[in-house]
Amino acid sequence: MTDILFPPFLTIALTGTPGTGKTEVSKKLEADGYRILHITEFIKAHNIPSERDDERDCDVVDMDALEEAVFEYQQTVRKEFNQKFFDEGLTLADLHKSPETLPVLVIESHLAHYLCDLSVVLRTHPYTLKDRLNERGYSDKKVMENVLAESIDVVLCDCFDYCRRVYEIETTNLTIDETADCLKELIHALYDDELKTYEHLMGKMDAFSSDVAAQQAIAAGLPISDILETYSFEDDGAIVYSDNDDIGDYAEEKNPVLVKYLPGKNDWSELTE
Ligand SMILES: Nc1ncnc2c1ncn2[C@@H]1O[C@H](COP(=O)(O)OP(=O)(O)OP(=O)(O)O)[C@@H](O)[C@H]1O
Repeated sequence: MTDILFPPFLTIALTGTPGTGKTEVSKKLEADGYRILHITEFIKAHNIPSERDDERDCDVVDMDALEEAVFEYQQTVRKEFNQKFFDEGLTLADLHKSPETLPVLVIESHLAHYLCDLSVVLRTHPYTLKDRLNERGYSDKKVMENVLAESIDVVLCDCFDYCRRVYEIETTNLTIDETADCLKELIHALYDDELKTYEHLMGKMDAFSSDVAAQQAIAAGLPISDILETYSFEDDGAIVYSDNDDIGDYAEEKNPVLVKYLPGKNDWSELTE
């Protein structure tokens, strides 16, 4: 089995300040058959090293070890899905039929956004959050620390630092069931988006497989998704237009034939002299 035969697999972080409902909401989704990874349980089950921070009354986990273990887990889940896709003869049209046929893993934790590049942040009004955390029996200090973090968007800001795409669900006036429904809708929409990009890339790959200019550009390190137009010239090389501003230097280093800037477009290719 090679990856190319299979649909893209999407990993989504479900994150938020403690008390915003990540655990409860993800359990609803899990009961419906969605693939969920609960990081707190995962850390225990895999003996990921952590140190106690008594002052902040919490455990601080070794993020490098966690990242590595989660990556391996993701690969396993992905392979299991691919096997199912293959064994059951599924097609792209089947993916939304049930949570089991949707190639999505949701990672649930206030650390999840450090592990994925797509995150959904659950938000709760600080007053409501304060009540919930008090009910949990947290110390006043711990309650205030979390309420303050929610008030000044600590998790959201972190998500913008670590993730390519960030979504928020405002849950203050929603029940857990309503939040779960909202999250499901978002997951399916995000997957549709992923699939469209994938189909677009597959189309491009087909078109580029016999395109000498595109092959040169890809060999020089330009991602397929960044290629806009290509022109080949029989003996004289190729012109490749890209909207990627950053790739020029790298490409020039690898293949000097391919780089020249034209006003209005990044033409990082040119005829051989
Ligand atoms: N939308 C909601 N409406 C009412 N109660 C909620 C809602 N979301 C969560 N709760 C309640 O708030 C408490 C905290 O929820 P939960 O444990 O799911 O939060 P969490 O974000 O997973 O916290 P942690 O990060 O500490 O695990 C629970 O008692 C839960 O029942």
